[in-house]
Amino acid sequence: MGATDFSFHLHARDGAARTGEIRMPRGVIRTPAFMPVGTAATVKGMYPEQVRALGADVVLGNTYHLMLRPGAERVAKLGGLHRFMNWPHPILTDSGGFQVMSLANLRKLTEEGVTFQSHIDGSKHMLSPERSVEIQNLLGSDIVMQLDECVSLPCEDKVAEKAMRLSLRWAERCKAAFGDPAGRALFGIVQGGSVPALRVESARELVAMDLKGYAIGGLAVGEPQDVMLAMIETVEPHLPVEKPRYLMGVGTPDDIVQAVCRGIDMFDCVMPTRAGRHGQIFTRFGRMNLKNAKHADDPRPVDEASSCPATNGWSRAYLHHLVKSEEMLGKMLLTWVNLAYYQELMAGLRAAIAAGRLANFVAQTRDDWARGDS
Ligand SMILES: Nc1nc2c(CCNCC3CCCCC3)c3[nH]c(NCCc4ccccc4)nc3cc2c(=O)[nH]1
Repeated sequence: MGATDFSFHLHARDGAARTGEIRMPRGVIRTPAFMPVGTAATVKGMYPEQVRALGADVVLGNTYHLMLRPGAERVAKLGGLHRFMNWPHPILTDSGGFQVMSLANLRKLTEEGVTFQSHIDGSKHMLSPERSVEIQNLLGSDIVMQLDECVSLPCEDKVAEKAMRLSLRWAERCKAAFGDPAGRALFGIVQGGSVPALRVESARELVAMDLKGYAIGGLAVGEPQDVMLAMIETVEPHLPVEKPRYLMGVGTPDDIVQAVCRGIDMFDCVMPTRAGRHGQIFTRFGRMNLKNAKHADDPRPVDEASSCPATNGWSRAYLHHLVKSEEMLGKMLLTWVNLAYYQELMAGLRAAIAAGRLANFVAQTRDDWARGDS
């Protein structure tokens, strides 16, 4: 194990919550971490150095989108995804399976993998565990996700079981194809729907494969928050303490706070970037819809206590005007506001866990959200 190989260091715990850091050759990931989504090799509307300045240590890339356009081999020929998008810090890439099932046309799933037609130009493609790992290697990803099958909820137990077992076989094939390259990590993905016994079996089988980290997948797919939290509580005791846990696709600030309290270390979600483009912002006082006419004459900034220029530097009236006018600056500034708040929330969680005062941080934060912005 070289010094800058992949390593995870726990600094403090508070109940089931943990704070620490993942050390990789391209940088350190402070946990709990929120990972902004960079679907098509860009965090939409943001410069890389802006994303970095907010405190993001890692961003997400996407196998599905990049294999279709501009193509994984082309990105590799151009020096890899870090050079391509000018993000020299760690990148985590999803395996593409989830996006195929939610975006592609004419999908056919077999033991071998999934074949589909591009939602962009209808061209035919195939993703197998081996091809997904190859694409992520070509992109130069630091944290590689196994190819898996994620079922939406609610679903019948036998459907969840079939997908969970296929995902386990695919995890083995990803592990074989990935090898053990220095400084890079392969994460497994726990599946099993909302069936505790399936979730436990999936976790135990993946842990036996001795992977570098474990994601909990198959959640935030339509189930209520209490079901999502119950599944985290079911799985968490079966995951090794000394390896990172990543809850895929989550979520709202409240989802993240609740999941951190249950032992999750890493998150990704399109929410802050997508909502920002639609005029929805997240702040210390809760959510605001800047399309709402009540902001039209409000000279106050979103939050003058924030260090983010977009949050403290323009009036709500101006942001409302930009949103109503569908100006591109509106999408940019509100994305900035949201990513700043998400990183501020993660920094607050890390500090609270380190100080052993997570319970009152959570209580205070939820009070602030509930009180809203008088
Ligand atoms: N492999 C895999 N990925 C999953 C993802 C994608 C995570 N984000 C990747 C990221 C890569 C770059 C492009 C964007 C996606 C999920 N996202 C959600 N919920 C989202 C729920 C949601 C939240 C807000 C808005 C829309 C949907 N559940 C997920 C479960 C899984 C899963 O089991 N396996």
